[in-house]
Amino acid sequence: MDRKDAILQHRTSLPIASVEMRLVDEVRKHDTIIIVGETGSGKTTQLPQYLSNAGFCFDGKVIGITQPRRVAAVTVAKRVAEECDVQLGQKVGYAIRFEDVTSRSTRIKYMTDGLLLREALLDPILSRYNIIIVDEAHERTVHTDVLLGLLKKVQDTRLQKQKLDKLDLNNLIQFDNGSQSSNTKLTPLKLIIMSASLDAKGFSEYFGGAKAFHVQGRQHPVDILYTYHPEPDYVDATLIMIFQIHLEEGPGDILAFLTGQEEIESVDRLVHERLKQLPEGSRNVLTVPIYSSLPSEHQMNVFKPTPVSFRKVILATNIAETSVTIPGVKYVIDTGLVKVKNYNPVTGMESLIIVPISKAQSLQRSGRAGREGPGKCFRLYPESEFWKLKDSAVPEIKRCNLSNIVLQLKALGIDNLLEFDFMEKPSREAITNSLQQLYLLGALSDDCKLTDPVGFQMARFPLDPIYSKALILSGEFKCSEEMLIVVAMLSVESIFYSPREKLEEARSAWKRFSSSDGDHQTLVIVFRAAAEYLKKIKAATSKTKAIEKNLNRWCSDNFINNRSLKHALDVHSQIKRHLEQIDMSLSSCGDDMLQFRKCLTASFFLNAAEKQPDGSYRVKATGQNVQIHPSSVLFRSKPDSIIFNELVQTNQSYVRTISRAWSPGLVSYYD
Ligand SMILES: Nc1ncnc2c1ncn2[C@@H]1O[C@H](COP(=O)(O)OP(=O)(O)OP(=O)(O)O)[C@@H](O)[C@H]1O
Repeated sequence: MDRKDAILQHRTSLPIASVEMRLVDEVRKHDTIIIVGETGSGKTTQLPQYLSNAGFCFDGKVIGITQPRRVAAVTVAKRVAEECDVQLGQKVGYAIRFEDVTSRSTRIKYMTDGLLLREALLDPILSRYNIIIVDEAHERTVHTDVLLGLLKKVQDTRLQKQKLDKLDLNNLIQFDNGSQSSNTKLTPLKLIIMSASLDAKGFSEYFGGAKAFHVQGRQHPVDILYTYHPEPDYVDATLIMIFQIHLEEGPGDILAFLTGQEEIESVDRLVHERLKQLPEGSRNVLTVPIYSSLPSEHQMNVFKPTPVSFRKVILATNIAETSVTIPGVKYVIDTGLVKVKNYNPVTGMESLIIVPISKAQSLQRSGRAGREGPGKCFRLYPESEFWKLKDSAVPEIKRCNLSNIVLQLKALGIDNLLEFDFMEKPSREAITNSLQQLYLLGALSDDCKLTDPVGFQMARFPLDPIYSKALILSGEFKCSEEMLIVVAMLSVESIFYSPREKLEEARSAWKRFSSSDGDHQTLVIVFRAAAEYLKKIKAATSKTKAIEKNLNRWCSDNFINNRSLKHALDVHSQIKRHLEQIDMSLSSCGDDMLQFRKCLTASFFLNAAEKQPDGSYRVKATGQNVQIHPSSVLFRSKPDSIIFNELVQTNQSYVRTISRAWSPGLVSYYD
């Protein structure tokens, strides 16, 4: 059977295939429907194709499908392009931040929910789309929640406009009989909310009693296995499980869910250490990491076919939890934990914490095992713990800083946020806090309107408002080159890396880069040293492999995390491109580091802290007591006033990525 026939056979065997006509019919009859169907039943890949084939893309209109994560948008689009036998970017395409693989002929467009929100800034009634499918709505990312409210509004506006158009048309018919043109009138916006584990009732109520449709059945069974007792050390339990599967189970790749980059890297190392203890014939294991701050080309490594006679072990965060199909995966290891943002509206601080997943998430995780055939999911917790999990996770909107979202809604003309139709309203405190933060950043005026040009410019930047402001300000302080580097380096996970046993060696290597002014300038020095080195090797060779090998060696000699550095280089060029698009020219402050410090202070003054007599620091905006994290270059010198970028909550409150503040600047902000 050739590839085309195999795909056709696969498509017709999916559970959703038997209800194609009914689904199309339901979409024709209703403006909003909710579809709940098991993982792997074919919702994400098939429904857009059914709707396109049924003629919903008339007049060049597009079916948009949103995903909470970039990797899902990209891989699903690739798969659907293959199923439709078209080149990616033609009939089927995708768009994610900084990457648009669509064209005028695109009719099925996968994208992140955040990207569709940005599109609404330019086209508030989303006129290109006939249908929007909000996929994996159970994840309740802040973007999904805002999008739902916005889409409801767009549906209303389009209905109103359509009524007006009809009136106009009637007038035209009355006054000018033959002049009706076939110009493209707005159609109602069809909205489909989809997931495998959705609180269909809650969504239906929110959409005024929208009809919920259940797709029955799954393609392949997944066996769920639990531990007898809770595991005291889930990292160790994961390692044991990986080896148990490798040595005792049949062929098939393993997907293990962990909580973050550092944990993934340490499991990766430990797997390789333990492999050395196995007989040579059993060492055929390949580990592949995937987490959100990994550069996308490295993320895609998990989708590459496993070499013959090898077993692939994918070490993932929840980034691989929904929508994706990783070929070859037969076994899933679920630690039952996830790292999430947590926001304290009283202190206005956001931090990352590890919490148990929800039932919906565990269902998604096990669903990754039954994509190509029967699978097994090993839950590293007892069944009794599973029943104690929440049905679904707390929506992100309830636990994150809302400044970015508030800024975007303001740019969309939604001024009264307290009256915005959120599915679940964020707390009044969280909204007022973000309004206050945006006001202090100069994005809002006294009467809470977006300022022109600063507020509008900030809304256009695909960055956190505090970083957008820093970049805008850096133009004034003539240090935009340095600030661009800082923003890129702060957008990736830990640049510095050292194995525990080599900590002293690493510290002395880092001294070469360290600046007595603080971590921001240190990051600039590291970035420039790497860029300089890269330039040198590129002048000596054009071979990609040789360049990569040399850069990796440079990173390991200097105890720099090569993946994070490459990601930072990538983000740097992406933001640079964006600055060029908005005609912002770059300038360097050269050796005038005071200029840079002034700019850092002016940009990050919301995160300023003053030294206390006992050597701890008091955050000026909130009064919270914090310590300088030992990883900071200022850990020993402890200057009187600092600005910082990160608050880490362990048994103590630490601040990380710190610079000496330019004190006169701070005084003017707080007096
Ligand atoms: N990239 C891919 N490579 C190979 N097979 C794929 C790929 N994407 C999807 N499939 C196949 O198509 C099936 C249906 O996938 P689809 O994503 O449409 O299901 P779904 O119902 O949306 O599931 P989920 O809720 O888990 O996203 C998968 O189980 C898998 O067999």
